[in-house]
Amino acid sequence: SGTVPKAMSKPATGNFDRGPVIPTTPLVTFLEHVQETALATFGQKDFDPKLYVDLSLKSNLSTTVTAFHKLPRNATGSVSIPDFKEFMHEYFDGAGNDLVYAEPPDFVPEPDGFLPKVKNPQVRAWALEVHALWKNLSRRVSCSVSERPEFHTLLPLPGPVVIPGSRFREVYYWDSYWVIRGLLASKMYKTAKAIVTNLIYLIDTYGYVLNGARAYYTNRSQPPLLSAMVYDIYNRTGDLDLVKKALPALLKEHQFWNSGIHKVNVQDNRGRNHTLSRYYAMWNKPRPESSTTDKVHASKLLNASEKEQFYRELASVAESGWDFSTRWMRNTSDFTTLAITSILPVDLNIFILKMELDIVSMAQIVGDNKTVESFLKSAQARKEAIDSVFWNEENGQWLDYWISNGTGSQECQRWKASNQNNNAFASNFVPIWIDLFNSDTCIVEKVRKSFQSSGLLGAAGIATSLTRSEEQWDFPNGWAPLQHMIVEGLGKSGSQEAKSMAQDIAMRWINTNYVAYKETGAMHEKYNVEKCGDIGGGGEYIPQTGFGWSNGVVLAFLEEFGWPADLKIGCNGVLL
Ligand SMILES: OC[C@H]1O[C@H](O[C@H]2O[C@H](CO)[C@@H](O)[C@H](O)[C@H]2O)[C@H](O)[C@@H](O)[C@@H]1O
Repeated sequence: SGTVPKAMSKPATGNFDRGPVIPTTPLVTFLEHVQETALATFGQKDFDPKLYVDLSLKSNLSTTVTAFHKLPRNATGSVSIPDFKEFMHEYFDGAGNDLVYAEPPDFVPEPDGFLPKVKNPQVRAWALEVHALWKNLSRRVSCSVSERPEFHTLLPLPGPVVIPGSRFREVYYWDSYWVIRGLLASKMYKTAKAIVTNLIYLIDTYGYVLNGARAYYTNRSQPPLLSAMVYDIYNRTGDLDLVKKALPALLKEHQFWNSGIHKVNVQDNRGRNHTLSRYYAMWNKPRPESSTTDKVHASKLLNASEKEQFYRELASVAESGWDFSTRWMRNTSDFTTLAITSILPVDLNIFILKMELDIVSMAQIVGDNKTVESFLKSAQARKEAIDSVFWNEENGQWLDYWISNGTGSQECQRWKASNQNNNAFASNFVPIWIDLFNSDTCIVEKVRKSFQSSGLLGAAGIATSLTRSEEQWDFPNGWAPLQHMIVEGLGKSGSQEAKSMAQDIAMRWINTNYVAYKETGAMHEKYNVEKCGDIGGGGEYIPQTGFGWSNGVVLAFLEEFGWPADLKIGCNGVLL
């Protein structure tokens, strides 16, 4: 099980309160039953459980439930395929029908000033094709959703949205940051602002940004990057009104991540107390979008309280965006040992530190000195906490920190070096993304060397981890957001070596995206970094195309690094 500290590797026991639960809607619960019957009826081949919880009703719920119960079944719970198909057709509208295609108001086939540094005609032509994908991914919530919300699991949103693509038919929180980075390169400022307006609406309605805009995602958030979205849009457009509108929502979001179950206290070896944050979903049942799968995993556990805790870990891992990875397992070969609620993650705390610093900058812009003062203090405290709890001088990396099983937000853990997770993950390098770290030349040099020898850099980009686990947030998969944060951080630093490394990684990533696009006709959700042009795999659903954040990162890289006229694109062009 890697280097997971022994003291931390006890299974979940005890009967303590494991935290709040946000109830879901009766429609979601019913659709989980439909999902189960669909699996029994159609079998495992090509089965995607999410499809069933994305359906909307044609008649009211009680009529549909009655018809469902009248379906003749055999002993295994299956229905005859024709009967089930007829029932589905009569009572449900297709998944995604309630999110209708919407032409983005600010899309033009070739925007003025588009990617000025891209000189190679072949690369330019491809970049324009990627830019045109925004049209395929643009949607608005159909009026039927606000007219009869109880017929839908899709949540109403005030503005148009950009979806990741394929099975991800709704807006996602952290994906939106890289979608926005791409939209900024595409000069689609209106579309970018509409996404932010929707996320602010979610904070106003629920108190935090949901994982995604679906009724089954209300029990958790996702990596908090709203402040980064707002600040980047402001820096391009100077839109002061957006900052004014976003600030109160960001203060609320900051509170969400710094209170209750998300908050953990750690005392360092000099006796100083620090507060850091963790992922912690408000849910202890199977995730409705993967209910049939979650139940199979949980069947290996013996008692109800173990199962409940396992379900909470599954949903909390989904909150991290890294669903799933050995990063969160006590025993890397046993999926049921997921224990993210016992981990303080480096990247989450970096996102919150960035949120605090962005709030300071934005409060300065609007002249709110009280907020400036208080958030400067919060940022300083979190920076000290990050230095004390995560930084590992010997490794030149920031390492996730294991806390004791079942830690409440009032307790204070004593820091122990042996509780740092020494395994290499791309997230160990995410701090370099923020200016506070990438402006420190000593840190950059240490981190650059450490990254170079980490084994994470493959022919086609940065691997998520070094463990080949069949989980999608592990080796050999590379994900656009991780490439982007590390490349942008290295690129912003004052070190020439770090800048060259950033450019080299960006080129590997662009080449692999390009070749895969030419071979498959699509942009992919994840790629295999071992081999240029290969797409990623593993995980609980088949690889998806579209794809919001991959498009965004390619456009952002091309905007930053450009592409010389005489440089070939393709796998042979990779500098190894
Ligand atoms: O359906 C399973 C899970 O799917 C989502 O996670 C993955 O896709 C998201 C959208 O691109 C992405 O944000 C996340 O990082 C991916 O791992 C969803 O977010 C999960 O909650 C869901 O259980």
